[in-house]
Amino acid sequence: MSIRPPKDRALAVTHAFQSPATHGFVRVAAATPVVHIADPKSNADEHIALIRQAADQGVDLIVFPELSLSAYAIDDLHMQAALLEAVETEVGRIAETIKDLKITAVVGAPVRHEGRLYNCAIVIADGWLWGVVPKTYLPNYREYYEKRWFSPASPELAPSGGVPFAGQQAAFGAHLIFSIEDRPEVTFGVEICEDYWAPLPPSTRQALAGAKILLNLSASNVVIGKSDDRAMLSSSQSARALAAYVFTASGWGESTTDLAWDGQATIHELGAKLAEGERFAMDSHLTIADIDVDRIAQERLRTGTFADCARREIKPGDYVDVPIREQGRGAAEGPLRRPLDRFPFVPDDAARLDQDCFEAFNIQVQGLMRRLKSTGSKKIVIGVSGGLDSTQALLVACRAFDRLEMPRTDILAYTMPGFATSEGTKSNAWTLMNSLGVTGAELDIRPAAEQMLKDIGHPFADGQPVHDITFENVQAGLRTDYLFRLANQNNGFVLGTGDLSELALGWATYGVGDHMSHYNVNGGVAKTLIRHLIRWVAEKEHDGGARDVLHAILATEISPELVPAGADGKIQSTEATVGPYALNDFFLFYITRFGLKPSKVAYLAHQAWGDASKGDWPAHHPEADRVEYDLATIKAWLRKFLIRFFQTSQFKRSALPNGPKVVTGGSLSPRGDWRAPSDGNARVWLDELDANVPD
Ligand SMILES: Nc1ncnc2c1ncn2[C@@H]1O[C@H](COP(=O)(O)OP(=O)(O)OC[C@H]2O[C@@H]([n+]3cccc(C(=O)O)c3)[C@H](O)[C@@H]2O)[C@@H](O)[C@H]1O
Ligand SMILES: Nc1ncnc2c1ncn2[C@@H]1O[C@H](COP(=O)(O)OP(=O)(O)OP(=O)(O)O)[C@@H](O)[C@H]1O
Ligand SMILES: NC(=O)CC[C@H](N)C(=O)O
Repeated sequence: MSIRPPKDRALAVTHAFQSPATHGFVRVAAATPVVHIADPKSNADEHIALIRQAADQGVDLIVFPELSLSAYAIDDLHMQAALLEAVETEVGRIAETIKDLKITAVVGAPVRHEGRLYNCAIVIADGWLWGVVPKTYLPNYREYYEKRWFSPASPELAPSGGVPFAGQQAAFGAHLIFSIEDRPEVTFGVEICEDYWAPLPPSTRQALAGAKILLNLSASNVVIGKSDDRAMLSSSQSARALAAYVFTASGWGESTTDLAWDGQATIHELGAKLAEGERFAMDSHLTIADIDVDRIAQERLRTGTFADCARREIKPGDYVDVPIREQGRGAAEGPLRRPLDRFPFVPDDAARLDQDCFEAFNIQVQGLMRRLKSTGSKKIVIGVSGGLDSTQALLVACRAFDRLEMPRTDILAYTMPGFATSEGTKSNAWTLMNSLGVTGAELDIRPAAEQMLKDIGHPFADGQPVHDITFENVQAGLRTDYLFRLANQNNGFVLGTGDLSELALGWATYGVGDHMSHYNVNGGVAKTLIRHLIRWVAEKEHDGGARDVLHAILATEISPELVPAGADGKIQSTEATVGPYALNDFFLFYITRFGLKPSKVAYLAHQAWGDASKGDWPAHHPEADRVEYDLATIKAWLRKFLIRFFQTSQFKRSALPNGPKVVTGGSLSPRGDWRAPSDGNARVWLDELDANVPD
């Protein structure tokens, strides 16, 4: 049911690639106006000024604090007819003044209706009052006395026919779900302060009824520690309701007769904080962020529990949809206004990164310990190349053996030089094995590889410099062959090393190759995180020679070392072939974790990586690696990623060794997070990329 007749014309509005709205973002502002006590005219002036400022910045939806037009802490003045009439007049003036701005404003006001007074939020856009939402839970304990003046929202679900206010008839009730007609994906619900301190906030049911953005108009006096409580409630409500939560509390100017006010303003989305305003400020100001309603929709879609809960809790007719009729929304271009990590698997915040590394390492170690216990194996076998992945797997093995009080000498580590192994990596491998106290050995695979190449009639056996895939895979395959037979011979099992990013790209030799092992501790860890993990373990657990060689390994270019260096001396570079891992991990995260479209992933990657001088970098990220990528480069690598991920490599993931899921971004195990056909194609993703990302 709709309170107003729907428009009878096509609604589709298209925006430019660089417009956040194109990619499902909506710009929201939490307003913190200077408060004038029981002075609606001055308060309306503050509102109009902030609404204009917000509209200038492309804001689509702005929300003010509780009773923002009258002030909150005015006690019995709420009952004064002159004040109530002035509020009504000023709401009308605001509606008229902002009617040509492409913005929806939600203001706080006392509203008389059917002989009662309600503490309300009023939704204003396009010259109309689209809805008046009364507060459900009126605090009447300790410092609060709201029941002395106000009535609560009616517990009946269906709202009344509407409320006459400021010369209009507006929808009335706590069961209104608003949407922006030109952008129907933008839906919001409104609650007022104490509502979200209740065990069952009205916004929970509003979310289940379809609201993706939940607004809270608040007048929450400040005492020590309360800002943390409010932020916790906002964050948890946005996480539990799979929504965005916009909170703004009154600040400077409210009466300090008995209380004080800090003007806290926060915007959360799916549990994460997008923005917070300055507290205890003395000026009127805005806290702005772009909310990703598209991501919220995706998250609700894939978390079936949300729809199951909605089906149990919401009956047809419980809520009324109010489409706000307004055109030309969300045309703002320019940078996205929300935090965006360059490295979705590596937090910028040093403390968070430390915690992530602690957890990742312990997950890997615990996985291996359990497998050692259950198999009764006393030994493991691992190929150590001097590269990142085998180093991390070896560090995990050492920690697991230490915790199980098994001797590290029962870790049988083999370095196996081939045709392209450099002195540098081989010497790093030896230094690593020695300094960690494992049993090291060297096994030259070249004679066996030459024999195999000869047996299959490969031109390399005749001295020709043919370094094709067969040449590469003969070496990778023989290494694996040796490791598996050594495991049999020593009553142990082969520890796998391939990481999540390689699995995404299919960057491993299938079956008889590094793709296979008896247990793989790295399959759940992205390459960009492995770098930080090695650094973290180096600092926490090692010193002297081990720490030095770990830093030397971190400084080595990533290479499979299967093809000898060319005449120019350049080694086989993995990233030159598959693309920078920084970008590939970015693509992987947004495509698998949220199922986003390639054009949106390209847009986000460009926002994150387009300018090296903007935004944060993770702690310890080398200056020399602080690079940037233009849109054309991002598009080209994304195209390759899509082909590799959706078309050519799933068969490798459909047959994976066991190993623990580590990152929230997901794992690629066919028994866990990611199931897909091994004979699919990438057409739909490539078409979407080509159609929607400019060259
Ligand atoms: N959907 C599908 N279902 C079943 N089989 C399928 C298939 N698609 C291809 N195949 C078959 O699979 C074979 C191709 O796969 P595969 O044998 O693995 O070979 P392939 O993927 O072509 O080559 C392995 C790649 O991984 C790189 N590598 C290897 C080792 C270590 C590292 C590293 O740095 O980490 C990198 C190496 O440089 C090379 O580019 C072909 O025989 C093909 O016919
Ligand atoms: N020279 C080598 N000696 C022993 N094992 C090797 C050698 N080269 C490769 N391997 C084994 O094959 C695996 C895959 O090789 P790859 O080069 O991808 O891994 P890496 O060198 O450990 O790490 P990265 O891919 O990050 O450089 C290695 O982790 C290792 O177990
Ligand atoms: N205005 C209100 O509803 C205030 C009550 C709320 N519990 C708070 O302290 O923030």
